Amino acid sequence: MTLRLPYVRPGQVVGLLGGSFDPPHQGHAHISREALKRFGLDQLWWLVSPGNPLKAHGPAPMERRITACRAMVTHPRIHVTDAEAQLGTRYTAQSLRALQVARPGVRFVWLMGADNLAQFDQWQDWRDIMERVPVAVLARPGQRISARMSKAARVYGAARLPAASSHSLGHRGPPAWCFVNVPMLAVSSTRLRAKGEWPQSERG
Ligand SMILES: Nc1ncnc2c1ncn2[C@@H]1O[C@H](COP(=O)(O)OP(=O)(O)OP(=O)(O)O)[C@@H](O)[C@H]1O
Ligand SMILES: O=C(O)c1ccc[n+]([C@@H]2O[C@H](COP(=O)([O-])O)[C@@H](O)[C@H]2O)c1
Repeated sequence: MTLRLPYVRPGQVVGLLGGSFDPPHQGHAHISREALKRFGLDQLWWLVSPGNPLKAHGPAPMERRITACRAMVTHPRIHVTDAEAQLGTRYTAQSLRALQVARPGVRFVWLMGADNLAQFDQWQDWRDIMERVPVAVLARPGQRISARMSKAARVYGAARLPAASSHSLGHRGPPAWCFVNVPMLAVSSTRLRAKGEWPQSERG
């Protein structure tokens, strides 16, 4: 199967920010810029999810979210991809396996906000994710403590890198993860939907 993916050379470090992006917002743009700086990434891809397996309601149609993401991303090293729709995957562990097969030699790093680390042990094959790629966690308002106390943080406590070493994360062998305290933006898709800034009628 030929995947349409952003161009990347073997050896480069690519951060994957998986998300519903329903809608995309300044918080996504902000953590992406911070992640590029803090984790020494060559590129960062917004991996737009066909639908978070843990969320009860499906998001807006893929095309609409992809278009909104592309309109928001202006950084030359940040790219938007529908790879999971092409692959027919929505579980992160499966997507990572497929991307590693499709782009051998590329160093993928999984990125997420602290809210996702807090419930990471509910994800399918979450230990496989930790053993497969380095994981970068970015602070999110109200979530720092729950993330630090989470099962994933406890189980993989010995694999945690100090924030001062965050630049080397992409070159570490997994398991390796790092939590960075970036300046926080209290914006969320939930809040934007509630304010009517992303009309619900077109949701999937
Ligand atoms: N303001 C933010 N600060 C830190 N991380 C964030 C922020 N907004 C989103 N993220 C992270 O970006 C990724 C994609 O987020 P997502 O598309 O679910 O947006 P969201 O605002 O969390 O949406 P929702 O409110 O619908 O759950 C997740 O890993 C999430 O933790
Ligand atoms: O693989 C899983 O079991 C899993 C469970 C929950 C969330 N995820 C992924 O986590 C990313 C963030 O999801 P969201 O809805 O918080 O933006 C997105 O890529 C989801 O597919 C993945």
